[in-house]
Amino acid sequence: MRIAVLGAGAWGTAVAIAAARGATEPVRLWLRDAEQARAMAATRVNQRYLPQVRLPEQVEVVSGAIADAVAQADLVVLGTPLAALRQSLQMLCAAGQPAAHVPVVWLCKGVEPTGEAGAVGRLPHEVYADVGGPWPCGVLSGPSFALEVAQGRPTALVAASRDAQVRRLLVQAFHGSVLRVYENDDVTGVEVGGAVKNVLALATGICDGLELGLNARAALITRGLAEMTRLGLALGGRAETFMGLSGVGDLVLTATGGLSRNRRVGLLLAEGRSMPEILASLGHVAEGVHCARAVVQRAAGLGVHMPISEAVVRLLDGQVDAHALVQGLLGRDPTVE
Ligand SMILES: NC(=O)c1ccc[n+]([C@@H]2O[C@H](COP(=O)([O-])OP(=O)(O)OC[C@H]3O[C@@H](n4cnc5c(N)ncnc54)[C@H](O)[C@@H]3O)[C@@H](O)[C@H]2O)c1
Ligand SMILES: O=P(O)(O)OC[C@H](O)CO
Repeated sequence: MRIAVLGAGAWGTAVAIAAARGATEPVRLWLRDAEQARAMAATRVNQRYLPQVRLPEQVEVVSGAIADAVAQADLVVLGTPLAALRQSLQMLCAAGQPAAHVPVVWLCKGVEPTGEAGAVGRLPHEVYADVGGPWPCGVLSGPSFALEVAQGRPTALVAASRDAQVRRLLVQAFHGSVLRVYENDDVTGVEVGGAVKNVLALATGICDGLELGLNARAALITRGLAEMTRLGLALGGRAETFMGLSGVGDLVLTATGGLSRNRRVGLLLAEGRSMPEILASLGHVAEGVHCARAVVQRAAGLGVHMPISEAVVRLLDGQVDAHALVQGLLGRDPTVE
């Protein structure tokens, strides 16, 4: 199978490395920056985003015309953050490549702050529908830090698509001795899990940064899962998806794992650092920062209450500090579980 991964941040690079394990064809990794592509091809390392892991020989680093990068592919993987999803899809449409039968899947986790005609909080598959590409499509998600996947540490992912052939192709491409890929046809549920867990990881980072304790962290994760599920159900997702890899699985990983960028932002916010300072020090995307407001707005439009995410937005908007955020959550009226 010929796989083309577009975008070489930490995750695009790790996914290309994972695809290369046991591959019989080269895996193409496309970068928009020709200079960075030359350096990666020469040094066999993604110095900027994933310096710890060497690229296997099977990974072919390319830049230049996107049409050339995907022309021969049997599977196209969009490795960019959500902010670049719409533009990447539009570029493929304009290029008229890949062929209409070739699956296009994305890796990003989040919702669009403002999309077409001012629509707020579009999920990735809704962005895809807006753009109107001809390809069968899907999403690869689940609890997965790029570094561990690139290092070949055991990981379980979820391949979500309404098209069984897309799910099977993703399993064929990525399932192996260290990577398990589970199928799911609940694209909405999987995407809601991937987006909301980032917002909740900001909250958990704040909680841990303030040293509120392990009980508080467990409470946040559990009640966070409840609000993630409420939004997912309102959007048409299935309850069991939130008990799976892209729900509780990715929430636990991101909210507690030391490699999470979103959690790290929360820890630094608890120290009283400013957002520009935090983002400059991070060097990577933290999707929760970009999508928290849109998650809450979309939920509000559906009459879904998300108190933890709403508190995170108040903090990001500068309305409260970390201590006031916690007091606000603890001071809410008693309710049923
Ligand atoms: N890193 C992980 O462990 C991980 C795991 C699973 C999912 N994800 C998701 O994958 C997506 C990408 O994350 P990442 O870790 O690779 O990010 P990153 O910060 O490591 O890299 C971002 C990449 O996107 C490119 N980029 C940024 N803005 C762009 C734009 N407007 N147009 C084109 N390219 C643009 C950058 O040049 C860079 O190559 C995110 O949605 C993230 O939530 C990440
Ligand atoms: O580092 P984060 O917080 O963007 O999380 C990375 C992955 O999404 C974890 O599954």
